[in-house]
Amino acid sequence: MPKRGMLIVLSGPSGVGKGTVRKEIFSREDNTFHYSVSMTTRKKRPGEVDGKDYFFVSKEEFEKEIENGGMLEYAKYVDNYYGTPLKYVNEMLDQGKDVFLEIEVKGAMQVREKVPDGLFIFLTPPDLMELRQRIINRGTDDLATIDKRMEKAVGEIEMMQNYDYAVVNDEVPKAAEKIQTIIRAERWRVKRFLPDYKKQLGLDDQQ
Ligand SMILES: Nc1nc2c(ncn2[C@@H]2O[C@H](COP(=O)(O)OP(=O)(O)O)[C@@H](O)[C@H]2O)c(=O)[nH]1
Ligand SMILES: Nc1ncnc2c1ncn2[C@@H]1O[C@H](COP(=O)(O)OP(=O)(O)O)[C@@H](O)[C@H]1O
Repeated sequence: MPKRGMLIVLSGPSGVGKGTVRKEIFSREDNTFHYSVSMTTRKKRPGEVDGKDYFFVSKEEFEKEIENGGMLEYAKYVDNYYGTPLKYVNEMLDQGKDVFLEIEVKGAMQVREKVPDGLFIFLTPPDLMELRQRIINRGTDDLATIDKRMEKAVGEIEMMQNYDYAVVNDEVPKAAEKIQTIIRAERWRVKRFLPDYKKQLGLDDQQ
């Protein structure tokens, strides 16, 4: 098995069901990957737990982390910062553990630059009307925010071409199953073995 862990990035437009599908996957195989808890400046919603759903911080604290080089990626999304703390991700990957990120598309593209051998999966809605309906059903946003999120969603869906796989979130168990299958297959990709083999055989990495 490759020694360094695999970085799995689940991304897609807001409201498509990333959180729901991620929770379904983790309820099926809790010990397989390690979820990277994001940092955000947005307000805590009822039922959310600091350190579990997000690390909730002030704008000043977030900007300090950026300055200190503490973020793997970050994005400003509908007036708030969201980002992935670098330390946890690095520690887990170094220990050979697989890390799972659930982030929006701008952040995912930053990760793509920094970790090109990561696995990038795009969760897409069956159609735009369904996406709007899901955001409305969730009941966490007022109409103005829903409109902002929908405007963004069109641009976000265009980013699909930069991903390795697209998964339609029609039904949660089906989408989770498809993602699990992709991850299982990806573990055996030749490119993940090459660095270790080259080292063992004393081959120059440039070859
Ligand atoms: N770039 C980036 N995006 C994130 C991160 N954490 C969450 N997001 C995304 O930010 C967007 C807004 O998140 P949130 O306010 O929790 O809304 P929700 O995910 O739509 O419920 C969603 O698309 C999240 O997936 C992160 O660490 N980095
Ligand atoms: N396959 C699905 N079919 C119907 N509703 C869904 C599906 N997946 C998620 N939802 C609902 O859509 C809303 C948005 O899901 P959420 O996981 O918060 O999205 P995201 O994390 O991408 O913003 C939630 O109310 C959720 O219950």
